[in-house]
Amino acid sequence: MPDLRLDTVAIGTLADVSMTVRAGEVVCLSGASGSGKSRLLRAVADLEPHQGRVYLDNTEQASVPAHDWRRQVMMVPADSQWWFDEVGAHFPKGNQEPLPEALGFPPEVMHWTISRLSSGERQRLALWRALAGQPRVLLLDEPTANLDHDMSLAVENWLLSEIRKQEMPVLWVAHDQAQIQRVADRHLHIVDNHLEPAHGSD
Ligand SMILES: Nc1ncnc2c1ncn2[C@@H]1O[C@H](COP(=O)(O)OP(=O)(O)OP(=O)(O)O)[C@@H](O)[C@H]1O
Repeated sequence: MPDLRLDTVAIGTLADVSMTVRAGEVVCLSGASGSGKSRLLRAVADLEPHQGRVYLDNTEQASVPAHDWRRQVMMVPADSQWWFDEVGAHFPKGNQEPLPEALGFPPEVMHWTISRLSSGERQRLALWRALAGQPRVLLLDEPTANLDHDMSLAVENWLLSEIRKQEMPVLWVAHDQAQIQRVADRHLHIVDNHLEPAHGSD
């Protein structure tokens, strides 16, 4: 059961970020637009140079090749990237996992072209692709931003059940207070250049 630990991480204007996210725990991050939420996730995923240290259990990020680290510490950005023409080509070969019902796709979605996908379809498939890679940590950047209310609830529930089942530590960037209340075990808010426990959070 891995723990994710940040030790005095600093990136951009954000300084001194230290925390432990336990296995199966969801820590929500909020803050004004441009306050550095996405960059912090990128630092934890080793996608941007930063100060301080990040550990997965006792393994330090700096001691692992970046591509190995990113496979284990999986960031799902708000705007997902796709490289091939078809959806299925982005999934691990021989992927046996059934398509989660909560995502609302027919089985033939694997043959759909990327160009036809709506932004909400892209977002849901990016989440499914991330989980299909069996990461040990999830970093979610506004994972339901392009979804309507009912689909957001369905995707949240599916994510939470996977997070509990796989016991992944999770950093989840969110703006919607109602969503934060539903999913967060802890809620941290960016104030000036620091992360602080949000008012009303336990
Ligand atoms: N590589 C970079 N070099 C310098 N500044 C950057 C870099 N990437 C992002 N920034 C700046 O850092 C700030 C924080 O960006 P970030 O994307 O983390 O914001 P955010 O809190 O996620 O905002 P939003 O809620 O709008 O998505 C922004 O002012 C952005 O322009």
